[in-house]
Amino acid sequence: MPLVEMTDVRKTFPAATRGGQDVEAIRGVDLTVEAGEIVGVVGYSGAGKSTLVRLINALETTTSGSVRIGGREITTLKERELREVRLGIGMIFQQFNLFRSRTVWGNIAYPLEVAGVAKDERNRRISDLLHFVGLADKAHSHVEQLSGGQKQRVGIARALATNPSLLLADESTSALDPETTQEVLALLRRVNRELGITIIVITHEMDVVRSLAQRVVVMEAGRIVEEGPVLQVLSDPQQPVTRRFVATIVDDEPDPEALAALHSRHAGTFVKLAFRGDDVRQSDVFAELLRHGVTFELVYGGIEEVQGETFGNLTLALDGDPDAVRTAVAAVRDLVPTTELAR
Ligand SMILES: Nc1ncnc2c1ncn2[C@@H]1O[C@H](COP(=O)(O)OP(=O)(O)OP(=O)(O)O)[C@@H](O)[C@H]1O
Repeated sequence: MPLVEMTDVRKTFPAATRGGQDVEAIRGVDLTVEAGEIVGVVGYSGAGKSTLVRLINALETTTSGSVRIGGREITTLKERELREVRLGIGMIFQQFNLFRSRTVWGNIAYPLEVAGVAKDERNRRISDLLHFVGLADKAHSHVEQLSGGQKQRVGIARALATNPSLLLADESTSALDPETTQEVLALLRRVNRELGITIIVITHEMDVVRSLAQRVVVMEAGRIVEEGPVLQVLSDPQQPVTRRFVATIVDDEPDPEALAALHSRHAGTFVKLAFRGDDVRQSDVFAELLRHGVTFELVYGGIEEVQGETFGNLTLALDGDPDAVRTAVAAVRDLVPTTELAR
């Protein structure tokens, strides 16, 4: 049974002014999230991402459609029953939303107090959580004394306090610098791996999706326009909006201006090689070129890791006898997707 199952969900906000237009924030979304997954939801501002998560934890009511959490339809529940459902869902925010008047300990204690957890049990739980997020030495610090990354770790500990099975992260790293972002993402990976918690991460940063999610859902104007395993969507994005997101993290090929500049510095044929996964080793590809007496320079692109697999595009300037280059390119084409870049 999926942990989250949304079927033809719509959410319309009434117009702010009389005679104004209603806002169709969500226009018929079907989304299934299996237990244990990390799903990234990307989209530009206004795509409906925040509304989507607020429908999952019932902070907003649906206009129509079905939302099931752990098999339970939540759109028809009473407020008291909804509180129960929400206990199973943790949430973290871009601006952390911590209580400034409380210490780190006090912030994590809050949801446990609300849930009526007895003091001994509460103290044990807080202490475990502080160790898990690496803030045991900050228990009695005030929130203002913490760095952004530390604040988000408190946010994560607080979200985990009631042992949720689902964590919703809404732009949880957007206020952090790149290094701190990586720390928080590493912690979220541990939350998923070690605690088995399902994570839905809302973001406008494709890089967050690349390094955290297994599956990505792309939203535009209130709809899901594309979804699939991260490696697949990065390799072969179908929609223009997805291509724009992918282009922010994957160097595809030099744009015409850069290509012209490169051609003025390098003679010979330019080819773009697409490395996808670990089936083909770069060294085998390069060996093939050398075997034909073709030398090369790497002029553009890069390789990174997605889901533990090699991923990236490399543009090479090939140099050698034209016949040899032609044969070598044909041989390389058998190993990896290869595109010749015209002058
Ligand atoms: N409470 C509300 N009342 C009226 N309109 C709303 C409300 N909440 C969201 N909207 C509108 O719904 C649309 C989707 O907003 P939403 O915040 O879900 O998008 P988003 O993708 O999360 O964007 P952002 O990253 O900017 O938050 C927008 O047009 C927004 O103005």
